[in-house]
Amino acid sequence: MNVRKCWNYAAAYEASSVHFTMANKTLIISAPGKVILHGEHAVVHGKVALAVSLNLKTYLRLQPCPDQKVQLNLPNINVHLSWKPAALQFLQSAIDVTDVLTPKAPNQEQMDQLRRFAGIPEGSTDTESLSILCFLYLYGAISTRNGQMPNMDILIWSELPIGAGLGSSAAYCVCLATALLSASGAITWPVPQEYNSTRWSEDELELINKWAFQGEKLIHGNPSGVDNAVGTWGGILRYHAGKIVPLYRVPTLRILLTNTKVPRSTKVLVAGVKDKLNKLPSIIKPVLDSIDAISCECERVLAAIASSNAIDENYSILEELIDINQHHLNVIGVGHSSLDRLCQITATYGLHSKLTGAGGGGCGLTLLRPDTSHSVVEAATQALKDFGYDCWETVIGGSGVSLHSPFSLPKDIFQILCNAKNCQ
Ligand SMILES: Nc1ncnc2c1ncn2[C@@H]1O[C@H](COP(=O)(O)OP(=O)(O)OP(=O)(O)O)[C@@H](O)[C@H]1O
Ligand SMILES: C[C@@](O)(CCO)CC(=O)[O-]
Ligand SMILES: [Mg+2]
Repeated sequence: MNVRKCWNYAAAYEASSVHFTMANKTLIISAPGKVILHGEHAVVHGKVALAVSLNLKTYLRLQPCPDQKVQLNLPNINVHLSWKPAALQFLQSAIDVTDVLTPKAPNQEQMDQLRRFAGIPEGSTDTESLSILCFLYLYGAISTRNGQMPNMDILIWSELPIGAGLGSSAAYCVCLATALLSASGAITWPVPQEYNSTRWSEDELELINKWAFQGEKLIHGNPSGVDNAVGTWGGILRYHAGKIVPLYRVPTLRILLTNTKVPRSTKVLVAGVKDKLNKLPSIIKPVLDSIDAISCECERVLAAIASSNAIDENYSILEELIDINQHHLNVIGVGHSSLDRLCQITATYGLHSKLTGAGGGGCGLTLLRPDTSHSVVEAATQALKDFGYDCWETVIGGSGVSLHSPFSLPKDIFQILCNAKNCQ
């Protein structure tokens, strides 16, 4: 692994006790959410999943903290915390990650220590607790190596609905891993002229992905790794037992996303499927095998459409795969009446839908054909909105983790991340 020593960073650190390469500069990183076309849940049990990045992103702003603290601001969930580095000193001994190139998940004892420090009761799985524990673990594991206890001011804000199946936890973890690895010198601190493109090497992206996966373990319990892979690399990926293959022979897909707004926890849903599989293996295993076959068939059909073969027939197969998979997902216990309603409403417009992500509420996707008319999309969207759902046509397949110049951000995002007071 080619990990660059960041000489500027070391010099700046020694000279100023500020922990950043480009002292007094702001780093802004984004990572995309994702849509799983097929294979959610089955992928946790070693089956194939097809997933694609979304144009909704999570943004992280990292800057030195002027009053020598470690600050964590998570405006989406109203968490604003600040610690004196001395108070975080215990992380160095508690989290004994000696080699930043070998990411590790926290063990139970470490989790207990983090929880006690943050005043989080045992077994607490609320949004705030998970986000704080994830930050403390990644900060302790990545940033405090070599005896350092760096000051930093981190703000993370997302356009993604949180806990709705669009990979918000993975985008959160990818952003955090990238920022902390950059600040610690383990990966390249990007230089200004490289803004607005991915500039990390493949080895560096792999390290980001592996650390993000450790964060996902903390939030999810037993993640497959597909969400953090899409957050890191973007595009459309085939994911199978940790093997990530970008797909190039894919048509431009039109997808309508619907957020039922029914809250749910990926961790709970993933654990529920495992229980069912353990209890009824001979019944659930064939369902997971069938989902695997659906992902493989979908990949084949997408390639056929990309070669302009029998578009209508192939779209009919895609629609059938969506219907079958939605039934399978209900069988393994991750459906919800709000998602059944979504499928029923879109069916009245001749459209086919399934849940996406962990299910149990959250989001569903609806496949649109290239020639689905604007009026059909509008009518279906309105019917879903009338039911209280959010609904929008997406842009998919964009880049993975990226660096931004504060001044090239869309105005509304700039204002959230970089108001005059916060941005240097
Ligand atoms: N912007 C954010 N700020 C703070 N915490 C976040 C943010 N985004 C995600 N999280 C953390 O991720 C958790 C949601 O993760 P969860 O895996 O349950 O849902 P998801 O990732 O949105 O959906 P899925 O895993 O099905 O794609 C939240 O409870 C919170 O701890
Ligand atoms: C439900 C799941 O398959 C997808 C969540 O987006 C969990 C995972 O793969 O980690
Ligand atoms: Mg998640």
